Amino acid sequence: MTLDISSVLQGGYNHPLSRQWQSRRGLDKSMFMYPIFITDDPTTCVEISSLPGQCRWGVDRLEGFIGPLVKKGLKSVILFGVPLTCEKDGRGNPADDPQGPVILAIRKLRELFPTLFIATDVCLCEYTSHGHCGILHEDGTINAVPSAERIAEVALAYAQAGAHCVAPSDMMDGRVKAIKRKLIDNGLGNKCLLMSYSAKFASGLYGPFRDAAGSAPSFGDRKCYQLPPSAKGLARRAIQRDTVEGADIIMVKPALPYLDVLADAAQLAPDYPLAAYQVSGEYAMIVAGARAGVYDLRVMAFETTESIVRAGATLILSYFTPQFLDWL
Ligand SMILES: NCc1[nH]cc(CCC(=O)O)c1CC(=O)O
Ligand SMILES: [Zn+2]
Ligand SMILES: [Zn+2]
Repeated sequence: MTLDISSVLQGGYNHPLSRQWQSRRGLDKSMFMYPIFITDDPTTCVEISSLPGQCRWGVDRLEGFIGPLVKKGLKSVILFGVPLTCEKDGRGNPADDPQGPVILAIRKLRELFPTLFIATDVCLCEYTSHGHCGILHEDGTINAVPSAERIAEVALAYAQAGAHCVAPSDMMDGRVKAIKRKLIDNGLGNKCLLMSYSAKFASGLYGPFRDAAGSAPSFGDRKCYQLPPSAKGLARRAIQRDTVEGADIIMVKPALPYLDVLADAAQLAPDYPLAAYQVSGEYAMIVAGARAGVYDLRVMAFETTESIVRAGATLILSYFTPQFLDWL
């Protein structure tokens, strides 16, 4: 048999250069944002068993850890606070403690690496006694207004400490608007980027992160604020709401199981950079499969990341960032 003209596609992508032309956009180092866990013992570096290859870092260890990565082309990081000794309470007061790990790390990184873009995750769950992402009513349900106000307060503290970007992951209604207002009112509206975890789903893939950050809820779950996995409509509404409320970058999280949502975001918010978070469970799954001999780690890291970009991401939060700095 002979193939019809219309059957033959492979001539168009059999060369490395023609494959590049066929890609929506190739991967480059500037697309990677590296998530980093900062703990309150300044001198430690403790491996996180659920996240192979990732550690909890003390502020004094950041120079030795980040310096070589910056030399290899690291452009941005996102910081997560992992306080181990602080007094947690109902409002997450330690979140913006001026001597807390995140604020100290922002100052330190700004000083050490003037060209590094520093984003900070903004949430309360690492700092509340109940482990939920907002402030609760007596009956354990979310109290929306004080939650958004408190989140905005924390975001402002990070911005004032020098963060280039604040990224609320709490999923409280109204928080994007509250943060943007707060930044503008305090003279930081034009200095600090607001990246919203807009379509953040209630996912089983956050398990390793909650281990790493000690942020699992002490009762119940997060299903009343994170989105139901099959709720495409809610995800689209959340994305549109966040653009109206002042987000500068829209994020979808997790990444791989939600590529359709990412593609929707690209169409709903075509004028915004889009971020995707390849979360801890996605990373752990890929590493575990590779260790079990199911596939090659590098092949899978590339394939999943390229898929995320193909779906519409301009920016990827990835635990594979250090490897990609070597691979690209
Ligand atoms: N608000 C907490 C937060 N911020 C980022 C992640 C997940 C990141 C990851 O799994 O890599 C989570 C977990 C959660 O919502 O329970
Ligand atoms: Zn949270
Ligand atoms: Zn968070």
